[in-house]
Amino acid sequence: MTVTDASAASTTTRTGGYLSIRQITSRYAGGGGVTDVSLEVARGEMLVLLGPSGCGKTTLLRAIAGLARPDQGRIWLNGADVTDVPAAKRHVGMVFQTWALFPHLSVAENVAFGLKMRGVPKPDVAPRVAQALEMVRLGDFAGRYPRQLSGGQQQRVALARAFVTEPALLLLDEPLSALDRRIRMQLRTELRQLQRELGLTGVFVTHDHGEALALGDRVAVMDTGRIVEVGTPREIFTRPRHRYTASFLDVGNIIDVSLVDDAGDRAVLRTAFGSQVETAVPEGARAADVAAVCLAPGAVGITPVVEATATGADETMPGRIVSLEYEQATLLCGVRLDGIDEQVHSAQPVHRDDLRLGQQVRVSFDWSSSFAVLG
Ligand SMILES: Nc1ncnc2c1ncn2[C@@H]1O[C@H](COP(=O)(O)OP(=O)(O)OP(=O)(O)O)[C@@H](O)[C@H]1O
Repeated sequence: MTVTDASAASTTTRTGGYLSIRQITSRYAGGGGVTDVSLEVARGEMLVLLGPSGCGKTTLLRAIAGLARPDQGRIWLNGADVTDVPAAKRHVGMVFQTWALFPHLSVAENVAFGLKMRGVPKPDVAPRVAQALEMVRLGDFAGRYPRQLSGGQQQRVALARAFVTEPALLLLDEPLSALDRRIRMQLRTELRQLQRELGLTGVFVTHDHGEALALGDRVAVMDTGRIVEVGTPREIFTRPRHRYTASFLDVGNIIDVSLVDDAGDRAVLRTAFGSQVETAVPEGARAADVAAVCLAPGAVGITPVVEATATGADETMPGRIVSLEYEQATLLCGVRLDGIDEQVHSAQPVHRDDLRLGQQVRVSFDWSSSFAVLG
C-alpha cells in the first residue's frame, strides 16, 4: 500500500465526492462504533452528522481524521485513498468541543503553530495569522494568552487555528457545545459564513437540531452506528423518511398506521385513532413499509367541550388536556384521547387562555398536511 499525502494527491482518480466514505466499519471490543457507513461529501460542502449521544459520530470523525484505522472500508479524500495515510499527512483541520489551546502561547502563536509545523516560510506566517484572526474578529487579541479570553473567544482562536492552514478538510466535533446559548448561536452563524466564504469542505458533528439546520448543506442522521438517512436540512426537518428521524427531530405527532389499500406511490392508511388517511409513499419505498404518519401540532385543533355539545357527531374525537407547555411563540397542549391509549399534541396561540389542565376537549385533525414515514 502506497502512503500518499492527501493534499498533494492527484485528483484524477474517480471518486463519488471530494470526501468519499465507503462502507466504513469501526467497532470497539465492548460494542459500539459504526457499521457499514457510506457517505459522499462534495467540495465546499458542509455535511452534518446528527444523532444522539453514543450513536458513533465521533468514531466516524476519528476514522476520517486518521486518528483511528477502521476495521473495514476505505476513505478517499481529494481523489486519493487516504485509509492508510497517517493523520498528520491528511491535511485535515480539527476543532473539538474542548478547545485545547496551548496555554503558554499567545493567541497569535497558537494560530501560527500549525503553519510553522507545516514549514510555511517565516515571512508568510505573520500576515496569514493576522488575516485568520481578523476573520474570527480577534485582530486586537493577538498578544493575549488563552487564560485572558472568554470561552467563546478561545473557541474562535481554535477555529482560526484550523482555518489558517487552509486544510483539505475541516472536521468539527461539537465545537460549540461548551458555550452558552447566545455565543453558540452567534458563533454558528459566523462559522457558516466563514466556511462558505473560504469554500471549505467540512464534517460537523452535533446532537443539536438547530445547529444541524443552521450549518449543514446536508445532514446525515445516525442511530446506533448506522446512517438512517441523508438529506438537506429542509428535507430532513420537513419530510423525514424514517420514524426514527421524525422522532429524534420531534417533528410532531407520530401516529401508527396499518395499510388499507396499496396504490403504488400512494397508500390508504388507517391510523391508531381509527381515521382513514391517504398519503404519498416515501420515494423508492413500498406502501407496506409505511409505519406511521406524522402530523404537525399545528394541524391538530382543540375545542373546549361545553355541556350542550359534549357528544359531537362530527369527525372530532373526545379527549382531556394532560399538559400545557409554552414553547417560544406556541402553547403546546397535550391531549389524551378518550377510550384509546394515545396522546396528541396541539399547537395553540400563546394568548389562548380558555384551556385548563384536565379540561374535556374535542380534537380535530387536518390530515391533508400529514406525511408517511417508514419504520
Ligand atoms: N475507545 C472506546 N472504547 C470502547 N468503546 C467506545 C470507545 N469510544 C466510544 N465507544 C463507544 O462507541 C459508541 C459510539 O461512541 P462515539 O463517541 O462515537 O459516539 P458519539 O455519537 O460521538 O457520542 P457523543 O455525542 O456522546 O460524543 C458508544 O457506545 C461508546 O460508548
